[in-house]
Amino acid sequence: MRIAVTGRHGQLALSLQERAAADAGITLICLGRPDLDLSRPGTIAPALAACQADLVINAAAYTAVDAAESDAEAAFAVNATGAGAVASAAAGLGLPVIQISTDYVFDGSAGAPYCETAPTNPVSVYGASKLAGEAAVAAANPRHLIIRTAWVYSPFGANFVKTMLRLAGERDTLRVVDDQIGNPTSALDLADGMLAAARTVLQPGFDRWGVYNIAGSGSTSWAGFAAHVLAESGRAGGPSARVEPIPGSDYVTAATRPSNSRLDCARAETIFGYRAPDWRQSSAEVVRRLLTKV
Ligand SMILES: NC(=O)C1=CN([C@@H]2O[C@H](COP(=O)(O)OP(=O)(O)OC[C@H]3O[C@@H](n4cnc5c(N)ncnc54)[C@H](OP(=O)(O)O)[C@@H]3O)[C@@H](O)[C@H]2O)C=CC1
Ligand SMILES: Cc1cn([C@H]2C[C@H](O)[C@@H](COP(=O)(O)OP(=O)(O)O[C@H]3O[C@@H](C)C(=O)[C@@H](O)[C@H]3O)O2)c(=O)[nH]c1=O
Ligand SMILES: [Mg+2]
Repeated sequence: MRIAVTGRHGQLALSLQERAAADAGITLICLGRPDLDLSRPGTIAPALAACQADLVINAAAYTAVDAAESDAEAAFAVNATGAGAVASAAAGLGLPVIQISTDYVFDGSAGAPYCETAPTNPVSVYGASKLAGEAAVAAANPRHLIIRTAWVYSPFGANFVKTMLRLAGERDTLRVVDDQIGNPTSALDLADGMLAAARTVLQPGFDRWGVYNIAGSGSTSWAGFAAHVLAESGRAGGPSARVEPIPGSDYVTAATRPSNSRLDCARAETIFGYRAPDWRQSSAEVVRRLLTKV
């Protein structure tokens, strides 16, 4: 199976590379700027055509949630127009596409985990740009999966786990929001789920295209996530700090985050046979990897 992946140095792209390197049946071709630039749609089809791939994964995105509030044009260029252009180029090559989307397409007012058919209503520019991307991908290529995930962390790139470890090295107490809940997701687990999805869609006769959720099992708040990460770090001899739970109203950010963005992942489990491990286990593994790196 040959998979073309947009993005070379992102958390998901690097996690897919790690997993693919351990699987002789998978060859990944990762494409990035300047050869493939989602904000320059003309670069996309030629770069993908050169890959001779069986499937395309769009792992590139504008992910700076707060910056997007004052940079909507750039966020939409990459996450909406760019994503649609990737899906369209894949369709032109006769290939299915897997687009990654986010829990931030929801407003967070639901009292239960969101399933794939729940009404969307983004409360941030980033969320709106990703929702527009979902629509653009669906319109451009009927053979699409839109995989929504959430709260992604990994040994790679920038993420909440690395931020907490860094801050714990600088302060005794970290004030962290406790009234936003979700599913922390290891990008390595997400990569496993996506490769399971890729194998499934390439089977002859597959026709269950559409939206799926794949996120870590179990849920917590950002404060609960931080407390677990720092406890694991302390146990392993790394930096630790006390976590003071605070309401979101005490932590001012440019973008509004949903108060509940838990995802119900049953559909992916049924169709792709993949269920992510519990977030506590996967985040402990990533913490240990991060500590042995330095
Ligand atoms: N991070 C999270 O918590 C979550 C992420 N998601 C989604 O998951 C997907 C993967 O996210 P993640 O790996 O964390 O993101 P990262 O921010 O780690 O990586 C984003 C990647 O996109 C690339 N990129 C950005 N702009 C362009 C562009 N104009 N042209 C080509 N490449 C570009 C970057 O390239 P370079 O390395 O060269 O800068 C980078 O490789 C995204 O679709 C994101 O929206 C969904 C839910 C949660
Ligand atoms: C650094 C820090 C953050 N926070 C809060 C702010 C916010 O409510 C929450 C998470 O902050 P971050 O900025 O790390 O996370 P954020 O960028 O909102 O993460 C999101 O990224 C995009 C790409 C997604 O798609 C989402 O699923 C989600 O993972 O933690 C604190 O309370 N204390 C702190 O010291
Ligand atoms: Mg391989």
